[in-house]
Amino acid sequence: MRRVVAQGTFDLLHPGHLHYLEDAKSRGDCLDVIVARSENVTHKPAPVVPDRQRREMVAALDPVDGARLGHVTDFLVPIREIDPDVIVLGHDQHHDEETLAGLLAEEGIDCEVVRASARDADPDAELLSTGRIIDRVCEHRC
Ligand SMILES: Cc1cc2nc3c(=O)[nH]c(=O)nc-3n(C[C@H](O)[C@H](O)[C@H](O)COP(=O)(O)O)c2cc1C
Ligand SMILES: Nc1ncnc2c1ncn2[C@@H]1O[C@H](COP(=O)(O)OP(=O)(O)OP(=O)(O)O)[C@@H](O)[C@H]1O
Repeated sequence: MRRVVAQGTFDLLHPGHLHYLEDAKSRGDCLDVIVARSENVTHKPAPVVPDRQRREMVAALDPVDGARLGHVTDFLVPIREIDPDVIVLGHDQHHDEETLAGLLAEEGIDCEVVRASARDADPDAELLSTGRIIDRVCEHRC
């Protein structure tokens, strides 16, 4: 049983999220997703959808075997609990593969770190970004 971890904010769900989670699942047999707590989303605007609701929607997606909210302060806690064989970073996530792999090795966690592919959008037909969906809502409804 090869255990895979994916993680992210997953605010307003879209097919780019599904692509990432399907790619992550294809790297192993069992996919656990760590959903970022809103207080830890500091690199972009805070999510609109509450933490528990984001977790529930991610858990309902077909490739996902389990979804949990992340730890408030120590990101290694869920990783130790899940004990994954591989962590799959999203194609545009700001985390650096080598830095994360080095940190895991220092902590004695034997886990590979790989990067997922992107789903390229047809700009006229798809909105594959939570930020772009919010911009579109503001343009059309505000
Ligand atoms: C290995 C790993 C473990 C993480 N664990 C947590 C966690 O325990 N709690 C949490 O709130 N966020 C956790 N995160 C998510 C970060 O908080 C960050 O917000 C997230 O990577 C945002 O991704 P996004 O910009 O793709 O939405 C983790 C990220 C990584 C790469
Ligand atoms: N078009 C896409 N193709 C592949 N993966 C994607 C795509 N969009 C998002 N993801 C992945 O889904 C995960 C969660 O993404 P996140 O919650 O940051 O959504 P987002 O739509 O990229 O948000 P924002 O627009 O606010 O930057 C990340 O790992 C990200 O790389």
